[in-house]
Amino acid sequence: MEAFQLLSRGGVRFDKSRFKPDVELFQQSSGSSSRQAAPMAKVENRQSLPTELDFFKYAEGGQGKRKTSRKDVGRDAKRMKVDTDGDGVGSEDDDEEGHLENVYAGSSAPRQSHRISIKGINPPKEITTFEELKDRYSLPAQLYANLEKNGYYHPTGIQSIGVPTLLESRDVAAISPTGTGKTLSYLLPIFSKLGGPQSSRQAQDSGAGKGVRAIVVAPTRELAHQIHNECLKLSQGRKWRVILFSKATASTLGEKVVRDKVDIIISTPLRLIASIQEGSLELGNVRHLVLDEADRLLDTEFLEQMQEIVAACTNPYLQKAMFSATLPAGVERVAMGMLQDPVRLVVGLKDTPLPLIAQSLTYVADDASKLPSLLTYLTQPYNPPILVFTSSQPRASSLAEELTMSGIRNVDCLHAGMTKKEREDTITRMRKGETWILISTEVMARGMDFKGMREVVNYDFPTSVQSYIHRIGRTGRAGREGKAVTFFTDEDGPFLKTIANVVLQSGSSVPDWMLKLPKPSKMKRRQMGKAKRPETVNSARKVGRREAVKKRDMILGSKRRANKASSTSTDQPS
Ligand SMILES: Nc1ncnc2c1ncn2[C@@H]1O[C@H](COP(=O)(O)OP(=O)(O)OP(=O)(O)O)[C@@H](O)[C@H]1O
Repeated sequence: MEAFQLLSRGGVRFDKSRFKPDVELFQQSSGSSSRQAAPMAKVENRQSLPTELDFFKYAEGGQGKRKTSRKDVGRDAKRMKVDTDGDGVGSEDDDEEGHLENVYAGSSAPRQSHRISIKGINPPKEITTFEELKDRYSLPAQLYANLEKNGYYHPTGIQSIGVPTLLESRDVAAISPTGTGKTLSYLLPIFSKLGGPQSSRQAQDSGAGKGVRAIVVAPTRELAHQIHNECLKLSQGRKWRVILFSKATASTLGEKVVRDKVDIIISTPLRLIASIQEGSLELGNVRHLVLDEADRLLDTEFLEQMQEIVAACTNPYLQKAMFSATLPAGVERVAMGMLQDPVRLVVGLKDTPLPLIAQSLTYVADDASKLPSLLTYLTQPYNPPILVFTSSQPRASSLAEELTMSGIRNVDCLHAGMTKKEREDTITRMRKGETWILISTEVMARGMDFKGMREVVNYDFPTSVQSYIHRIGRTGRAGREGKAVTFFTDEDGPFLKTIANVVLQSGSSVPDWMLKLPKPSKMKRRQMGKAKRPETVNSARKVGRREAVKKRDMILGSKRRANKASSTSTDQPS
């Protein structure tokens, strides 16, 4: 099985006894009480939303999980004020508000308490339960059953507004923090609107046409895998053809008869473009196009490819949706230009991490000081598993070696440069609860749903505010608490204020002196996190991973032998 599939949602089976608190958390949310409460919830579900999903205190009198300081209360009040204005945000980049009509500006109180900012003409009413979708939008019973089967009992903030908006056939630009369930927000409407699999009578009657009807584009293969996994959960019980587009599947779809039976394709931009250009895939029947991690897909690296994909989707009924946790103003302009009569949704504060993640910034002088700093950090009590980000694959491998050589237990490394076998071995260890520290790179930063990840350490400084938000967003998911530590060196100093502002805005504290630092210019910010770093994290060390692993195995072997010898001697009759 593909390694990333295993690691991502639905894949990894963590050692339940070791992750008992998390297991309990989810048992609470999916317990029988919520099933029994459903009829009541239809009338008013604000109070029935489990606290672990109550990211923005939807439930009346709901308490956030982190302790609220006096300072936070003031900050919250400020945020509420911003939302009342229909502004939704306070981010540096968000200077483009107000170009769409805000029909809700300054209106209903409940919307403010949800901290959802909606802009666009005639947006639909939010849902408070998934059950409402059955009456309002004829959500198929099987789909509803699959939600429950997979533990999705109550809609999160983005789902409460994103799902009805998409079900009303509107184009959408949605910004909601990491780990708040954006994937389900767009997949549920797709499955519902498609009616049934292409092969079924139902779909034929609805004039489904021939050929793929929905496409989800994601920036990395790993994320596409994960979205595909989520599709499989929702498609249980019906013969949906959901294809994870790869070289192999693309060649299978070379035949038109096979291709015509496909319902949904999940792909990276490059893979799609290759098939469109060689004429083995037509997108004229596509009714739903979703860009997940939209800001990444619309940045300069992918923009041209995305424009080509959009142009290939020629169906007059095409609905487009863009989802991300971050959407800088410049990219948002591009996104809005691609949408027709869009509804813009912002949950929480734009370009701000969840308050559930306790963040800190730690000074480590220079690159050489990072390793001892991390080693010191790991001598204190910490909550495994921890995800550590480095700026490159060689540095990730090198750091994993160094930690192992220094006697840190259960260290692993995962990046796209590893072989499939190596990645699978890492995942197997992760599944058994043997991996406590996972070293990775930026490629794993976006979208990946690492269940139960407790802490994130930015060993190398992030390259942008967006990179910071997505990296630390691997923890604190689905209502869990998380912790994020970011190392900064003298070289990172000029960019510190930019990240410190984000940390402060999301409710963690930063020293005053950081906020007094000069703000880097836009030009300067492009250099953030791009300091030239050596490929190895300890230049003094010449020994490679093989030696490190050998040493670890020798130590383990000798411990095993010693244990065996002592148990044999105690078994001996005296
Ligand atoms: N309604 C729900 N009830 C319970 N759990 C949910 C619900 N919706 C989503 N989840 C869970 O929350 C986690 C995060 O969801 P998802 O990966 O879609 O977040 P996201 O907002 O796309 O994050 P990112 O910005 O990092 O991509 C997943 O494990 C998912 O199964």
